[in-house]
Amino acid sequence: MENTLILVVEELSVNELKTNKRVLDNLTFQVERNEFLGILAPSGSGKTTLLKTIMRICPKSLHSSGLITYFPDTKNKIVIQEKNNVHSSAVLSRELTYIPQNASEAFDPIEKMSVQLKETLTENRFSVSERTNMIQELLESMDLPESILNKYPFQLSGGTLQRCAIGLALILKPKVIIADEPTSALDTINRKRILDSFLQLKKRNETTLLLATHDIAIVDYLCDTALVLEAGRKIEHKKIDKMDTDSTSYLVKMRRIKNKIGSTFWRLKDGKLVSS
Ligand SMILES: Nc1ncnc2c1ncn2[C@@H]1O[C@H](COP(=O)(O)OP(=O)(O)OP(=O)(O)O)[C@@H](O)[C@H]1O
Repeated sequence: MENTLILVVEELSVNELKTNKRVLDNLTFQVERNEFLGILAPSGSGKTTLLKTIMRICPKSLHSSGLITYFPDTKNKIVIQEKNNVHSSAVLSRELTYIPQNASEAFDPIEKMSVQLKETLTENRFSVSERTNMIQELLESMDLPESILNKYPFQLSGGTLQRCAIGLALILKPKVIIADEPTSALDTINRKRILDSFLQLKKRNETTLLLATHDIAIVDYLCDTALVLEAGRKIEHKKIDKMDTDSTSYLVKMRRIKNKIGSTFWRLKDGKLVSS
């Protein structure tokens, strides 16, 4: 039988070291090869912490426990966390690409964009001619002018940097893209461009995507499955079905709020989902 699992997370908990506040609470879920998973949660519910933990870039002020395994059923299996131990692995860096919520985190402030893009492509072992073509492809696909290459990150807007980070992730064609609210800094046109680029990627069926957002519309547009979190706990994990009428489903309730008042922000109040 073909191996289809790409990531297994078991009993993952994360606590703030100082206060012992629980940020992620005993999360267990799996992601299949080429699955697009939307991680839906209100602000402050642990989306970024979850993505950073599975990228092994969890801040030192947090302590994680549980099991995180990539490619579990293959000879390339990589256990990045076992109980309380975090393992490092250079191999994994080439398989995963992280798009942070704040794109300035993705770039070195004191290097010009051209240098940084080339460096990343060199680290990923692309030849000189491949690098030139890939940078051209990045600019075209994100509709960015060539002049950005001569600029430092601080000279570019948040939206432009976000498009650079996403464009770079897309041309690297990693096995897994982990994206934290990738379109939140973008205007409507660029948001649509990015979502459509992800859709193109999905059609090629070569990439797995974990995408954190609070917007059910983005998840409905792109994803196969949704994992809903509230205060670090899993409250729903199911396949996307826009025709679903199950009134107990949080996804159904989110769609209703979105259709009624257009709000993408939500929270739980007395166990009920309300807009915020
Ligand atoms: N570096 C850190 N040090 C200590 N606690 C942290 C740190 N980062 C996050 N936390 C804790 O984790 C909680 C969840 O934060 P996180 O950024 O993961 O949520 P989020 O769902 O991504 O929020 P948002 O949608 O606003 O980005 C915070 O309220 C905070 O208590």
